[in-house]
Amino acid sequence: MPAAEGRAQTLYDKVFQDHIVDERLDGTILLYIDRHLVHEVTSPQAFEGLKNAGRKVRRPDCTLATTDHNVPTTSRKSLKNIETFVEEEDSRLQCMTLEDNVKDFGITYFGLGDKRQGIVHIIGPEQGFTLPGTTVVCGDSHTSTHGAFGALAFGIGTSEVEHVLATQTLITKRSKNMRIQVDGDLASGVSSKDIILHAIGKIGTAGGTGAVIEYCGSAIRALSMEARMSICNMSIEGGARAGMVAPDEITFEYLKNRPLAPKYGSDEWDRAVKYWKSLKSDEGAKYDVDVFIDAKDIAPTVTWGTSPEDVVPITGTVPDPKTFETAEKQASGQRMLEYMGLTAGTPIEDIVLDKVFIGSCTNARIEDLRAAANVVKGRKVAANIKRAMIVPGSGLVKDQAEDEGLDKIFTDAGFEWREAGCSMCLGMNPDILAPKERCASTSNRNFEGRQGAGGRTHLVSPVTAAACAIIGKLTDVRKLSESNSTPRKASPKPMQVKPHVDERVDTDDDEREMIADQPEDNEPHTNTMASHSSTGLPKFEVYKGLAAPMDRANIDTDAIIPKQFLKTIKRTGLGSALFYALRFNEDGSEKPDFILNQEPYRKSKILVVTGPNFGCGSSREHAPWALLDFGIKCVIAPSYADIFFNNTFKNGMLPIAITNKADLEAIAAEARAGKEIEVDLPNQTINDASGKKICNFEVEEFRKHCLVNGLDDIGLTMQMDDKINAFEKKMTARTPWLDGSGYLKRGKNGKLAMKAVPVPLTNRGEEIKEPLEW
Ligand SMILES: CC(C)[C@H](C(=O)O)[C@@H](O)C(=O)O
Ligand code: SF4
Repeated sequence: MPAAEGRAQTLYDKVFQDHIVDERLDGTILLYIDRHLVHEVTSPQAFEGLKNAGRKVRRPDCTLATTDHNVPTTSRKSLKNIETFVEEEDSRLQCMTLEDNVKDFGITYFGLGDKRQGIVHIIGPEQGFTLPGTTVVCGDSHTSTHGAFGALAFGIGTSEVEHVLATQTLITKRSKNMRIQVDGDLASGVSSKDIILHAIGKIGTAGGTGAVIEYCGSAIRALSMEARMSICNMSIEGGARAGMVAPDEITFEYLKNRPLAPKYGSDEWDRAVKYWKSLKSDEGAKYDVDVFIDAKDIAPTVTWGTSPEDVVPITGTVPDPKTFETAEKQASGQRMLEYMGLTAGTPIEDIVLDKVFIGSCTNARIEDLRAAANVVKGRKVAANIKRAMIVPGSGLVKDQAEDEGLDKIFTDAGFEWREAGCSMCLGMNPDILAPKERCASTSNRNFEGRQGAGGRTHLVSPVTAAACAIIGKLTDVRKLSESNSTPRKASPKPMQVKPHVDERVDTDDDEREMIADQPEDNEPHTNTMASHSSTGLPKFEVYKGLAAPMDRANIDTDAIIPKQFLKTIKRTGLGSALFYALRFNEDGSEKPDFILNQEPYRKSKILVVTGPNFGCGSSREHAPWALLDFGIKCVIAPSYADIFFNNTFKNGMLPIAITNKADLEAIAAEARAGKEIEVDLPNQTINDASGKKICNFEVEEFRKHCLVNGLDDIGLTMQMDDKINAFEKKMTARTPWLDGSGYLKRGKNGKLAMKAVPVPLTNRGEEIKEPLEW
């Protein structure tokens, strides 16, 4: 009997338990992954790793790829192929590399010529690829979005992407259970985005660290699936890797007739619904952290600073950092005000904007656009707004909006109507803010430089963004007519996704190509231990070097390495981009005040950070790669964001958490004095330059074992092939609808590029009968 049975379980416990392939005594778990979404930014190095090791993708039928971050959002009318369409060389290379990889590895791919293309976290749910009770991963921190379905969905780094591609599993540990209960009715003008901004303001950006958040309560239950997705999406901004909502009738209604969901009305659908109904926390289940929010306390909410926790009600004023609790918070608050160009005490509604962005995986679904259009209807964008953009989350959202005439409402008002992609959420494509430009944005991160170097972001809901565009300032949407800002309850009309027919692309049935490398239960997989060793990384034992002190909290991975450097397809060469905006001026000259620009710290091998939550935000493994390339193999800080923490180990690096203030101060004092520090991993001590112990440190047994012996996780997992096979067999019997039954890929202009690909066999080796169900 599994350990967790017999006691009241949470939703998270149940889904987690159902996916354990293997559990070690120290709590290290091999977790099976049902769904893997792939995009162009975090996958090239993973595919390269597979190629170098001669490994295959274990479950192409459970893997879905698209391009979203780098793609232009300009009209695709002239689109021939990605090579001629994407102008920036590095973006183009990343997109083309993904196209090569999906062909080489036989993965279903929605390219720019396909209306199903869009932001990964929009297209997964839209297609029914995301299902209740599944484990879903993607090399992207906002994978938490999919938890709205009662899936355990979380972001991973590129090394883990490679691990999942090769083994369909991940090495992980149990998380804590956290519950955010929101009860009551939302006031007019308040949407699910305001709920999550309010909640993050309450718990802080590290509030959910190490935990999976379950959102519950009457206010959550009343929300549509799309509104729930916006909430789960920003779990990562609250420090949690995942957020979940128990599936209910609203969930099932949303999933009916989705192309990749079990066929509605079939026995399989009924079986699936029966299982999905069991996915709720048991009466009396225990949570490690409990947060209660009264819906009536939530106003339309907006951020004022450069961290998503810096929220105020729209009716409020810019806070005065002098009133903040600690000296560190006062200093960072002051820095934020300077960066944001704000003065304490200014009424929020007096803040004048330059741009408005409605888009991103948080708020670019059809209901978001409908709500924004409702506010905009019959009005005009204010004269001072240089640019107001609507970027639908997927080609299908765009089509639906056009069918409903929303595009016309927006363009008549003066908005730009764009094609699907991540766009100005992080500006890896040409959609960016100029320095000092101020933007009301429906995205999820307001970090320094997030939407463009020097750009200033205020996070808001879609209706607030719409109102801001009309007034030209941060605005209380409730002032723009009550009727236009009424909150939406669970949508009675979720967007319908029909079987795919793409008019922009010729299809030729003869050009359909079968994926030949579907794993079958009884066949040995290619990725077996016989062909691979489990050694691969340099060993980490005793490590000594200069340590650079940094007195900052919440250093996010956008700050460690900004987006413009994510366009590489290699793991190396990123050292010169480390802390780019902190280290260099706009003209490329060094900022002399920054620690790594000073002697002797230019040669630092260790980073000592005195503020908590190092590495928060994006899952980019480029952050540890940049540190490593600079020469820093060890970070010492009070606490870390989960994904960053994980990513460092995968690269043979050691992140050490020192929670004792006196110990951390003693280490920082050595660093400030320009002295070397010694990190002894086998003995788990931090010593001064003479070898005298400063303090001990904790490290998980399995991670230590891997570091000290230079072991490569993938090789180790492949040695468990029998267990993975047995697990898959069990899952196929229990949840047969999770075995990918078929995808239809289209060739561009009839070319063989991305061909129709019915997956020929289920994981059980059964033949799929034509015609395909969707
Ligand atoms: C590129 C990717 C690693 C990143 C993430 O993980 O979040 C991006 O989507 C972001 O929003 O910064
Ligand atoms: S947060 Fe922004 S950049 Fe990241 S996946 Fe979502 S839309 Fe794309």
